[in-house]
Amino acid sequence: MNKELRQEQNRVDTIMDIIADQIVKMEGETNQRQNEVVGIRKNFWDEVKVNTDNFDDYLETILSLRQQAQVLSVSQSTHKQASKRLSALRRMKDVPYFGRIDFTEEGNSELERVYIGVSTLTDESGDNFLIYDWRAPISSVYYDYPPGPAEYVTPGGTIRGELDQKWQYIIRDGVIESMFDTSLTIGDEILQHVLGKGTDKHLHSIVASIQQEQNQIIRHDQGRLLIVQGAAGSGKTSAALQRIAYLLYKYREWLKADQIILFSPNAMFNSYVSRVLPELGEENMQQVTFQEYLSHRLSDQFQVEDNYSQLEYVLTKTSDPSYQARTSNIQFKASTRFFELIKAYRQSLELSGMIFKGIKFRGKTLVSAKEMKERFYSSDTSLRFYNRIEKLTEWLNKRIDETEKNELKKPWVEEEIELLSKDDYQKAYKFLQKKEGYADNSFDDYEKEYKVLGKMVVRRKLKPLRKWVQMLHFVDMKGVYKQLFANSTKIEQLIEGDKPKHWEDICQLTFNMLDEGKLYYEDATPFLLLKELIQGFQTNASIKQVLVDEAQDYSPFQFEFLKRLFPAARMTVLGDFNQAIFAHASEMVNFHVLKGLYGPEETHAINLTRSYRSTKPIVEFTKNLVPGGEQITAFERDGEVPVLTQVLNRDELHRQITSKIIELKKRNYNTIAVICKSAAESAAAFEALKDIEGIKLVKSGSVEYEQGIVIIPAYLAKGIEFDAVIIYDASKDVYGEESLRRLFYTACTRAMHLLQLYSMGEPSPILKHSTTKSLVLN
Ligand SMILES: Nc1ncnc2c1ncn2[C@@H]1O[C@H](COP(=O)(O)OP(=O)(O)OP(=O)(O)O)[C@@H](O)[C@H]1O
Repeated sequence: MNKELRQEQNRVDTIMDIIADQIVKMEGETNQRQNEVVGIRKNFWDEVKVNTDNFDDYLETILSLRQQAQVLSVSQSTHKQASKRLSALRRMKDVPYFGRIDFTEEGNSELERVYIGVSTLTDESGDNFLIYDWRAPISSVYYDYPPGPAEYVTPGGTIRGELDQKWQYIIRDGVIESMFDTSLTIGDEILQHVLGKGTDKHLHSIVASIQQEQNQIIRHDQGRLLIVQGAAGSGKTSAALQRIAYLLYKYREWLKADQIILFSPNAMFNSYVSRVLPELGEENMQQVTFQEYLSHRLSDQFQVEDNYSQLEYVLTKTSDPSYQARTSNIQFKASTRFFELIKAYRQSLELSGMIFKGIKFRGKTLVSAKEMKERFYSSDTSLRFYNRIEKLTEWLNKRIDETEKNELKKPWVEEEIELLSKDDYQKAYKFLQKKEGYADNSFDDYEKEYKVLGKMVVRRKLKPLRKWVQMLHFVDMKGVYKQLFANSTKIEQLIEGDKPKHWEDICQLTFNMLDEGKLYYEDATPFLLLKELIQGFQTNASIKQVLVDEAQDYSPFQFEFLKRLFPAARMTVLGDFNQAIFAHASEMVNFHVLKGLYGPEETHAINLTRSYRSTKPIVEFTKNLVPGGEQITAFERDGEVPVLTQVLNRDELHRQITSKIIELKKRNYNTIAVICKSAAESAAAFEALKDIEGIKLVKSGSVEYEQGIVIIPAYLAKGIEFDAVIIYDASKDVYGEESLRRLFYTACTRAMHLLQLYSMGEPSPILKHSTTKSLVLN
């Protein structure tokens, strides 16, 4: 061991002792805090004086309850902080730090050695930093600069200085396994080490080897919208998650994990990324899929098609007579043109065209749809649309009030009173007893009792109706949306230019679905937007940060929607157009469309071109598959050149795949994916290969990211990665269409270490430009 390494090991030993000491102290403190919380909970009611005899006593009770709840909440939060610190210390016990910068601040002659780890460690006094959190302002120098002049921004201003050296450590269980001067590029050795390993089930944090361009994403802090376009495997998802951890650290006083929401492609992906933040000592943010949101908002009215069913249709039903109309429908309804159409349509409704549902009570019309329409269109047109709906609601409520009075005298009320329960009579009796002038023995009292019971009966009967009105169900949303497609000329009144292709068929398709109580996926967001434009927007102002991963799968329409839904949030959008696999993708050939969302001043864009996931030979092969792929560079990691094996028939295909999987298992590949074009192809492949031990079929409803051997449709493999990927059938018959290029690219880029393609018969023309150097034919 050389002198330098010995000195550094001595320091690690000292740090390990300090961490061990602090762990003991913190365990004591956590226990003590926990006992406090348990004690407060146990004696909660002893400390509260409950007395509700009169108003003053009642008030006192409420106050003492509040006070006690506050004591409990303070104690709980102190306990939470102590346990958070304890787990941070425990994590540091394994790896106390991973980096060091030697930095001399301007105007200060002394060089400081700054050690960087996943969390901060100070000495006993709390004044001297032994380890800096990777998110601390000074740590940014580690990720951003080579030796030479460097600076970092603190809340108090910019600090300038000279970076002398940059070091990287691999420490395991308190022992330095290796340390290297990493002055020029961070992490090549660490990257080799991390990326060369086999995957386990989940994505991991990358703090020790964040690259400069990724650091820009993580620490970006200007404007409302950050757009990240990045090649497959360039670390978009990783950077997004580290960014969340960074924001939670920087704004820890006021930003909590539940104020951050990540839109992810599917539930399985949620499980795949669920480890990263806890590894960094932070709580997971909220995670949803756009589909889940749509279902949440629309499932009481419609059966909403999911995005994967839509895609499966596009991929497999090419011979369906409505296929052309359907794909045209998908593209148009996701376009900004349709967005403008919906807005123009809503505007036109200010003058005419609204459709209402009449209100009935006990079989009789209370207010007819026609009356509502007249009332609505007689309201002040200078009012906002939503306020006009509100005025109509008020008027309907008044009509229900009148009905309540009128119905009281009707014979049905008497009949219903007879059917009331003993409890109801008791309630009425108690209510009257509290009232003055009730003696319980005169005819007059009987009258009063009858009135109270009558009111009870009528109110109960009208309650659902009041709720119905309050929920604005009297607006016939389905009818209003349907009207847009009622005749092919409606669209001509609303937008300029040519009608979209197959417009008549699109109208028919939409009409039929709505009649069946169903909604195509492409109709769901437009329908919801129209609904909100009419009934007022449901917004969520508590969310401060929205991150959208796999953003190329969203239409401009959906982004508009997200912007309105989260008015107080900043947005980070991450995607790769080469992986845009949905049929509506052509609208956003790049993210330029998004620049208009918040305006250019509020928008910043970062481009990632270096790919880390796959070995260099795999990247050299995949980059040839897509236009502009020459910009993609590979991280220097060796591996086997991808192989294409042509087979004659399906039996041979299955035999070859089976023996390949057996071979890969022997070579200790943990995760092996047989990637198919669609769910239909996956199901057929599974049927043929199901005898392979441990093989599983991944379907669109799967929520757990499976380890081992899986058969999976390409669109579900999005965002995740496998040690080895087998492309089930890369033939012309399966990937013959140019439109499947991106899906094919997505499938191939899931491979970390090995990529094997099979083709039953002639290979896909997508492979035409692959050189013999990038693809071995076998
Ligand atoms: N700086 C880094 N250090 C270590 N590993 C990294 C780094 N950047 C990326 N990786 C690894 O590269 C792989 C790909 O990263 P990630 O999934 O975040 O990329 P992506 O751009 O979201 O990919 P895709 O668009 O293909 O889904 C992951 O295994 C990740 O851990």
